Amino acid sequence: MSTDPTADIMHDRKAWLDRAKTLSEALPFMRQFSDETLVIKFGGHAMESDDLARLFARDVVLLKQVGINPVVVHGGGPQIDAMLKRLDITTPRVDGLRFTDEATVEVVEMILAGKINKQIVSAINEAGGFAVGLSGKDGHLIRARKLRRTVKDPESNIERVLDLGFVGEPAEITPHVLDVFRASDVIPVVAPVGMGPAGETYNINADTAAGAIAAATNSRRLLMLTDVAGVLDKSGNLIPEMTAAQVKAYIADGTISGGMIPKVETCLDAVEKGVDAAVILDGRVPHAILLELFTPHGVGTLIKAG
Ligand SMILES: Nc1ncnc2c1ncn2[C@@H]1O[C@H](COP(=O)(O)OP(=O)(O)O)[C@@H](O)[C@H]1O
Ligand SMILES: CC(=O)N[C@@H](CCC(=O)OP(=O)(O)O)C(=O)O
Repeated sequence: MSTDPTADIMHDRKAWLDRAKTLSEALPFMRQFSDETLVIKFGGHAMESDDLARLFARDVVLLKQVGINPVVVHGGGPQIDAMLKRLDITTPRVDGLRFTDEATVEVVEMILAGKINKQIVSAINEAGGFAVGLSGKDGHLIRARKLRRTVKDPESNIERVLDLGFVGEPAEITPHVLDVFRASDVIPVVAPVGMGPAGETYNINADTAAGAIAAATNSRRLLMLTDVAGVLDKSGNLIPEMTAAQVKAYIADGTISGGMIPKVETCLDAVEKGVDAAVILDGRVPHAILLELFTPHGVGTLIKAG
């Protein structure tokens, strides 16, 4: 506070004017996405800070408030890791996917569809929204099947099918329940667990689930919030944009590895199936979603078809 009240008033006035200008500048972006579905994947790493989870929830409520239709699909890998450790269950990962036996799938469902899903629903509701949590089992949203993944032995060059237990992939998405919410003020929050043909539970990578839902709902954008600035090159610099060919080359030469592999593969698949663009962005940055959607400055790595 200065000792000059007139100077204080002028300073406040300028600050408010700047704020009004920012809002006004966001209008064309808001109009661009008005009535459109946006699938937002909220990764387990990105939600580790309570403050960031609160800001995320606020941003999602804002999207709904301005006439956009956000669908949240969440992960929870680190939170599943923590619970498995407490229970003394060890599960290896292959290319970012967790080997999931019968005991593990039970824990996965409890953490994803129970603990994490309700945490996000509560955060959105506390921010003034009207969130409803569901898993892929609800309303047949995700009918799953066992994931078939082949790997090539680098020495013999022989391909073999990898058995990851109860790791599934979406076989069919029935977006009916999301269509019902679309016409209302409800914000759906989806846990990536699906049901197989015999009623078995499948653990689905959250990126894969988000991509499949984005494609099935004709989502304009797929936003993947994670714990890195985006896809980084070998020197650690952000790659602002990638084509399909570049993605494949980066996986082949090891630039992209681990959990980033299902992420970029999902983005490619989604844009090939009609999603306009997929963006991998830093969920640790406050208001990452608003920056990405409502300003001319994209903040992560954009993946487009072609
Ligand atoms: N080229 C790359 N650029 C950025 N991150 C990468 C890259 N290759 C591998 N990664 C790893 O992928 C991780 C993101 O995937 P993951 O841990 O599954 O995130 P989330 O929990 O958000 O789904 C990063 O934290 C990083 O360790
Ligand atoms: C098959 C598989 O790996 N499923 C994941 C599901 C959660 C997830 O994907 O969480 P993040 O988005 O936080 O990584 C898992 O068990 O960790």
